[in-house]
Amino acid sequence: MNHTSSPGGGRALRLSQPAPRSSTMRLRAQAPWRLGHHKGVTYFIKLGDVCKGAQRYKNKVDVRDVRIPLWVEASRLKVLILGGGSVGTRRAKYFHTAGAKVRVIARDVTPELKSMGVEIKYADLNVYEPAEDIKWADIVVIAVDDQRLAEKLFRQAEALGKLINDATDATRTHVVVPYEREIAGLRVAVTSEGAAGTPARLSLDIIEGCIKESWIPVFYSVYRELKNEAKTLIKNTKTRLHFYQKLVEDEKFMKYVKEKDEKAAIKRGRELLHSILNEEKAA
Ligand SMILES: C[C@@]1(CC(=O)O)C2=NC(=C\c3[nH]c(c(CCC(=O)O)c3CC(=O)O)Cc3[nH]c(c(CC(=O)O)c3CCC(=O)O)/C=C3\N/C(=C\2)[C@@H](CCC(=O)O)[C@]3(C)CC(=O)O)/[C@H]1CCC(=O)O
Ligand SMILES: NC(=O)c1ccc[n+]([C@@H]2O[C@H](COP(=O)([O-])OP(=O)(O)OC[C@H]3O[C@@H](n4cnc5c(N)ncnc54)[C@H](O)[C@@H]3O)[C@@H](O)[C@H]2O)c1
Repeated sequence: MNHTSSPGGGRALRLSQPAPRSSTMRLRAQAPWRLGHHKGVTYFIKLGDVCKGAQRYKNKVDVRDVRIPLWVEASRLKVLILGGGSVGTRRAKYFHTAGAKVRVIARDVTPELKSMGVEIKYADLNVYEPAEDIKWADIVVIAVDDQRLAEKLFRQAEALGKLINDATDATRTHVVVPYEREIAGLRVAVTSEGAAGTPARLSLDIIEGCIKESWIPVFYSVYRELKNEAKTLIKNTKTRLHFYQKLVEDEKFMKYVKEKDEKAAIKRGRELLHSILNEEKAA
């Protein structure tokens, strides 16, 4: 195994350097939705499709691929947090705000955690037996400031088959909470899996600048509009998929998108939509 990362605090630190200019971008018409790595940073959206430079890392495979990004509805989760200090408090806030059921076990908790409205059990984990609490949970967060205790809790939760977010040891953690941000309608999450957290966090500024200056926001807006129209007008799912494929393969359409000419792109998209509808009628 390798390195770790910690959960998406999402502090909005600004870089002093300006966002990359569009001249530094390579515009390509491939689906950007892939997992990628660039110099030790894992991207949930493949930056290589938008920015020059990340390109050569395109096919690199890494042992960190054993951890995969998933978008999970937090309200389905029961989260047990062991430790209620600064890390325990951040995790409690993160999961509780997203609608998860949160239970904390700690000797002491911060005033912020106390006032959050989550379940708290005050106990010494060197004495109290947390097996039943661990069984209750989907995810166990280890956030105690005692290495030996953390190790013991990790082994116990792992033996009970739980997913563990171990804030004390990034190399063994099962679940990483990434740095995350919404950019032009896209949710972007980045992690170094513990190797270099601050570069991972600051990279979001670069990614944001890159996406915002590119044609992705126009593509997003036009595509969303055309997708809505296709859903109303084309009843057959396969035909709709054919339409989406046609859009991205259409040179004229993609040229308008890349020129950020939203009106012309929509018009061209509708032409393609109607040609498919006519083909469907004729068949
Ligand atoms: C986002 C944030 C969320 C949060 O924690 O809530 C986060 N760390 C934050 C703060 C923070 N982290 C650390 C300090 C102490 C001071 C310092 O060292 O600077 C502080 C400051 C503080 O506590 O105030 C040190 C540290 N971090 C980890 C270890 C264990 C290890 O490395 O083994 C150690 C001990 C290292 C050692 O002992 O040397 C591990 C993780 N930390 C991650 C995220 C994940 C990887 C992210 C990535 O790499 O992409 C991962 C894997 C946890 C996971 O998610 O599984 C939060 C945002 C802060 C911000 O905005 O910058
Ligand atoms: N992942 C990260 O981002 C990150 C950041 C900072 C620190 N860390 C790691 O996480 C650990 C916790 O950091 P912190 O800043 O939250 O520490 P902290 O001192 O603020 O909190 C520690 C918590 O553990 C509880 N605890 C300790 N021993 C206990 C016991 N025997 N029984 C019950 N509860 C007990 C304390 O009551 C307290 O609530 C650190 O030791 C460090 O290894 C991780």
